[in-house]
Amino acid sequence: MKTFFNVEDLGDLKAALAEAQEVKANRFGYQELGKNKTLLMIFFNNSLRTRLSTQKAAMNLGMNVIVLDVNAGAWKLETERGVIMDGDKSEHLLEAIPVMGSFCDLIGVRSFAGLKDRDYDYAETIVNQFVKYSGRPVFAMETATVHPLQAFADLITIEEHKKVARPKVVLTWAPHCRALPQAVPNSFAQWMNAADVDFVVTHPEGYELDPKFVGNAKVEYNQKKALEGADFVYAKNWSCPGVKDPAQYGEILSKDMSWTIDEEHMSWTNDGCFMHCLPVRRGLIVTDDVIESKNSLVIPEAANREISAEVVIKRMLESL
Ligand SMILES: NCCC[C@H](NC(=O)CCC(=O)O)C(=O)O
Ligand SMILES: NC(=O)OP(=O)(O)O
Repeated sequence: MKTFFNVEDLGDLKAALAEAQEVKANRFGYQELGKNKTLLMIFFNNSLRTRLSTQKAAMNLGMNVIVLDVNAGAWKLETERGVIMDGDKSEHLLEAIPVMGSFCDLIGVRSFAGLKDRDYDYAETIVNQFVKYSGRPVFAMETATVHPLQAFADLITIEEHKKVARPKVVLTWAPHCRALPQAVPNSFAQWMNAADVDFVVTHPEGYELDPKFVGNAKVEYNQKKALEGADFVYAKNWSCPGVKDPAQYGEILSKDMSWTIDEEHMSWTNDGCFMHCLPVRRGLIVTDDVIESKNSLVIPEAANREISAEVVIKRMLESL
């Protein structure tokens, strides 16, 4: 595997889930694979889980790991071509990328959406430059439009906790005080469409996800109807994807607190489990009672990030 951005990159999803189970049962079984190999993790944005779980996964595989926080100590990077660099940016990404590539075997990149220019974000302008100029396999640690390590961990978690063969999984928008990217809901939708689940998306009008990700999933604007009988409730805020009106891309269209997941919302479900990628803002996305309940999967879900990362890094090492 040379890149990891979309669910298709894994090939047969059932085989990948079986591999995840095997890796989870024997996470130090492939130490020789990563010996004398180096993973470079590059962060343009903050992280807790991705940083820790991906480093842990690489260490499980016997790798050395270098972490670069671009905004904490590195030269400020120019990302556009054709500019006169007379501002505060000292180095161009087009030199920085091959230099970074020369010190590692694999690269993980976190670079969130700017939420200002839809075409720029949805073209994945930054990470595609890493793919093109680093000379190394590159995987997403949340890019402008996708967060596949999260969605893979979410699917592993659903497989582990489902009580019926084909569970009902509901992705619900919830309110937030800041404009957030669509990477998490995009990938979650893409992965649920590829999995054997009954998948429903619910959000206020205007928050329609890009058709590339939501595909033929059922979209239900009535949150109560959507949640009825749900086995898994996946809450997430996202800003306007600009599908209907590109001028609204990245805007907050609603802060409707009736969408916050509380015990009443969960009472509409089939004793459903609560999921969120974290970090989560209590009181906006979810109440304390729900996130602390026995049906909350947020901690095992985060723990499975180590497993999704280990499968992906293992496959990249195998293809070196
Ligand atoms: N990697 C998981 C989510 C990261 C990001 N959340 C955030 O930026 C939340 C920040 C805050 O709550 O202030 C997002 O939604 O894509
Ligand atoms: N879920 C997730 O990616 O968390 P971090 O942003 O803390 O890495």
